This record gives sequence, C-alpha cells and structure tokens, in this order.
Amino acid sequence: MSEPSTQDESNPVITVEGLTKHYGDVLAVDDVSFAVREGEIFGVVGPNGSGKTTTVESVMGLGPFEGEVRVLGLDPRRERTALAQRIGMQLQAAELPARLTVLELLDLFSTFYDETVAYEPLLEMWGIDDERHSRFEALSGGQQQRLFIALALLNDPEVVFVDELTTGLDPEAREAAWRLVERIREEGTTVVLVTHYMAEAETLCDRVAILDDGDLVALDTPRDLLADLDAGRGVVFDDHPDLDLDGVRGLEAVERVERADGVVRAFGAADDLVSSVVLELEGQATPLRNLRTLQPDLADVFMERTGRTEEAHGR
Ligand SMILES: Nc1ncnc2c1ncn2[C@@H]1O[C@H](COP(=O)(O)OP(=O)(O)OP(=O)(O)O)[C@@H](O)[C@H]1O
Repeated sequence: MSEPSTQDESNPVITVEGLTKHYGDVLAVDDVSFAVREGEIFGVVGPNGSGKTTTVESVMGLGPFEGEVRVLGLDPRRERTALAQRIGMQLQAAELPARLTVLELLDLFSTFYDETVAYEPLLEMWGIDDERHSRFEALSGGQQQRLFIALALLNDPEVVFVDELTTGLDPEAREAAWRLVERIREEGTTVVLVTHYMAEAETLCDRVAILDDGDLVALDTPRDLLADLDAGRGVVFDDHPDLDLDGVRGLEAVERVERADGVVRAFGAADDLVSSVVLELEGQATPLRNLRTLQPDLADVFMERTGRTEEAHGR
C-alpha cells in the first residue's frame, strides 16, 4: 500500500464539481465531485461501465458535460487547446499506426505540441533507446508500455492521464507497469490513473475515487477506506466435524463465526484475532489445517458501499 501522501493539499491541479454527463438517455456520470492534488497518483476506479472513462475524458476536455471542471486553472471546455499542451494522455495500442518506428511516432506526436522534451533522454529514461528504429508492432509488450508512457510525457506535462495501462497484462508485466507509473510520479508529475482493478488502485494510488453506475461511492486514501470498513479482518481454516467452535465464538476478539463450504471463517477487528483463535483451538484433537488470514481490500469497500461484488456488475 502507498505511504501517506505528501502532496500540497492547498493546490489542487484538478477540481471537479457536479460533473454530469448524459449520452442520450444514458446517465453516464451523475453529479460527481472531487479534487486531485499536486504530485499524487489519483485513482479513478470502478467496474466496467461505471463512468471512469467518461469522467476522465470530460476532465481532459473531450466532449461536452454539465458541471464545473478546472485543470491547472483552465476550463477544459473553453481552453482545451491550451490545456492539451500541459497534460499528457496515455494512448491505447489500437490508436498507434503499427508500422511506424519509435522515432516516427515521436515525430508524429510532436506535431501536436508547441514544445517537446528532447527524444534521447526520454528514450533512455524509459529504456527504449535501442529500439528507436524498431516498428511499433515489433516491440515487446513491455516496450510498448514504456513507449506509451514516453509519448504521454513528450510535452513534459504537469498531469498525465493513464487509462487501463495494465489491462490484459500478466501479473509480472503488470507489476513492471506499476513501477513505471510510480516513476512518473517520482519525476514530479501528477498522475490520474483509470483502472477497473481494485488491487491495482490499492497498491498504486495515494487516493481513489470509486465509481459505480455513474455515482461516486467512495473517495479517500486506500488506507482510510479500509480502516472505515465494518468487515474487519478474518481468519479461515478447513472445517472438521470434530472441531468444537463454541470457545472461538466466545472469544473477545471474534465478532462472527461462519461455518460453510468446508471452511470456518472467524471475523473480528482486533489485532489479536489470529493468535487468540489459534490459541483457543490448540488443545483440540483435530489439528488446524490451511489456516490463513483474510485481509479486507478495496473490493470489500466497493461491496460495502454498493451491496454488490464488482464482478456482478457491468460485465
Ligand atoms: N459514446 C457513448 N455513447 C453512448 N453511451 C456511452 C458512450 N460512452 C459510454 N457510454 C455509456 O456510459 C456509461 C459509462 O461508460 P464509461 O465508458 O465511462 O465507463 P467506464 O467505467 O470507463 O467503463 P470501461 O472500463 O468499460 O471503459 C456506460 O453505461 C456506457 O455504456
């Protein structure tokens, strides 16, 4: 989980107030408000169709919306051209001409900006300097990710928008992409990260806005969202007919015991939950098997706020 954030709270780089967006009869974003602080990784999280892309596209000035939005002090509807010079957007593979080389792509995207950084340090920094003459289609998945980031940083933006960077990547490539995002922030750039992976948001983001069906259902640091959870933590182990759970049920640390599907789950918020359960069951003839802990995560926060699992919605 991220360390407590150290951003300047008095200086939001993005403010969103009452953002509302309809596509015909579909209410895609419903009265959403939040602010993004300078230097943070801000997550926009939620299941498919919850309104993440619509929110971020509105903030970038792509298309009309209702409400008030300021990015770096600019109104994205009236000052979109000026804003485009100061923000970075991560593109999707499908948006790049596959046969162009890395240098040709940098040339192409440079034409959008009044000023760009020098290519060579950028390519070196993201470890694709040896690939400058390679076609996009010939790059490995990891090299493509790094090129997306280099292109998004070509105009030395103050805020960069990263949308589903890790969708479809295997766990190792995903972690490598996370390190890239952290590096962007280390260079002093504010990052707005769109993802439907709750675990990704929990790992990477200083604060997250969780959307569901166009509504903002939670906004805070992952740590505080988890601390507010009623669910507490849990311990789980294999069930056995000879296990007597009365003692466990009576423990001060245990708030609830569930016995179903061949496992026993004991929940509670106390730090000594695990140790007191283990101690209580130690004397019994049946040994504890497959003991493990259950830590609540952002998916539990989503479930508590919406009454649904994220998978159950919009897929
Ligand atoms: N161009 C469009 N025309 C009509 N409806 C749209 C359009 N774009 C999005 N929507 C609808 O608006 C809602 C929010 O979509 P949006 O793409 O913002 O969600 P999302 O959280 O980014 O989802 P995903 O992860 O699938 O991109 C959905 O109901 C979607 O079907």
